[in-house]
Amino acid sequence: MTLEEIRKEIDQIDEALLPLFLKRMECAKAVAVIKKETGQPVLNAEREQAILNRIGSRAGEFGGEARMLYANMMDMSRSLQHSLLGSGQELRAAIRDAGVKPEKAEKIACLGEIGSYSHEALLQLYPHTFPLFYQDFGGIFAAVESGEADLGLLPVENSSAGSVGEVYDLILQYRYSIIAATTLLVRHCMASAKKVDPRSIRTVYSHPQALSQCSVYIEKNDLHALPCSSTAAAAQMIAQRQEAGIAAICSEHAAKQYKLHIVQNDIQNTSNNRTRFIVISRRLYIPDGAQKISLCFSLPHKTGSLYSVLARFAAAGLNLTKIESRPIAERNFEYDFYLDFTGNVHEERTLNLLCALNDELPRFSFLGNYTENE
Ligand SMILES: C=C(O[C@@H]1C=C(C(=O)O)C=C[C@H]1O)C(=O)O
Repeated sequence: MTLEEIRKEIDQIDEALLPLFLKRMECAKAVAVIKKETGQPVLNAEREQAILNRIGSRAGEFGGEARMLYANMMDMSRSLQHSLLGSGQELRAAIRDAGVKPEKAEKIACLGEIGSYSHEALLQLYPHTFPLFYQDFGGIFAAVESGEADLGLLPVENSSAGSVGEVYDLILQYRYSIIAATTLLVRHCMASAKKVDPRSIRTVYSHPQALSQCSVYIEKNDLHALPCSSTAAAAQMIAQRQEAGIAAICSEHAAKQYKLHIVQNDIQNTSNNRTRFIVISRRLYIPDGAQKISLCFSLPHKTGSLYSVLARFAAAGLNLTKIESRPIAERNFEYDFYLDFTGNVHEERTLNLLCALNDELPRFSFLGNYTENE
């Protein structure tokens, strides 16, 4: 057969498959009607397993591929049934009743001290707020839990250092709502107590993360690098000591705050050094024009289980922007997954998908739908 002839045959097969697929989807609709009358759940895992085993064993060398194809069809069939049955009533109600923004956002918990990068991100989002500073991420969640803070701001990832694992663990533990996000361009400068030639600086102090983000400059200038609890703490210490030959690596904001002189600007290794921050709240708020959705769930230890969830995002035309997996402490190598994607929950297809996943996946939580300042 020539290439054209084979392709002609493929076209004929596709034509023949389509009405069967549509007929199968119609059957799924009819099943949904009966399930509604009899109060049965959409998912019948045993029946699906039996279908997959039968198909897999009949498909010979393409057993794996056939299972995949049928598993996909069953995912679509369940998605259809969930939307017909209006699954996830509780989640639908929570989304419908969510406010647009908190009535009270006066006290916001964040990391560090005045002049920290978290403080800068906070000012970017809430210029007229009162920051409450904490020395660790757990303290921020605890402050939101106790009501000491109205909201909490946390760094979640850096363009060069990657995700902040500890923050994702806390997000998964508390499952508070995410109501806003922002990205801060992190630019480090070298700042000293007096206006001096940069070559006179021999020792620099900063947070280890900042020191590593400036490693090229430090090595090139043969500087002695010493760690501090934060970039702002380093700036404060340099201001107090008023000594020659030492400097802090910190933000321009921190240098100004502690009245230091900037001896060298932009000393970070990459010019595109960005950190993403999120804002957490005990209550759900969904601002108008929200374009980012976050959720989490866990998955059974089964071949293709993550693939099957991701396929449903693809089928709904949704674009994933982040996926993170964290081990569940009390289980052996079982994982919680955290997902970010672009979308708005007031879009029917998106809401239907969330409600379907809410019904089907263990430990599922919708975390929020918010705007993200880039
Ligand atoms: C169609 C049904 O609903 C679901 C979808 C299935 C399918 O597409 O074959 C099988 C079992 C259920 O999880 C059903 O219960 O038969």
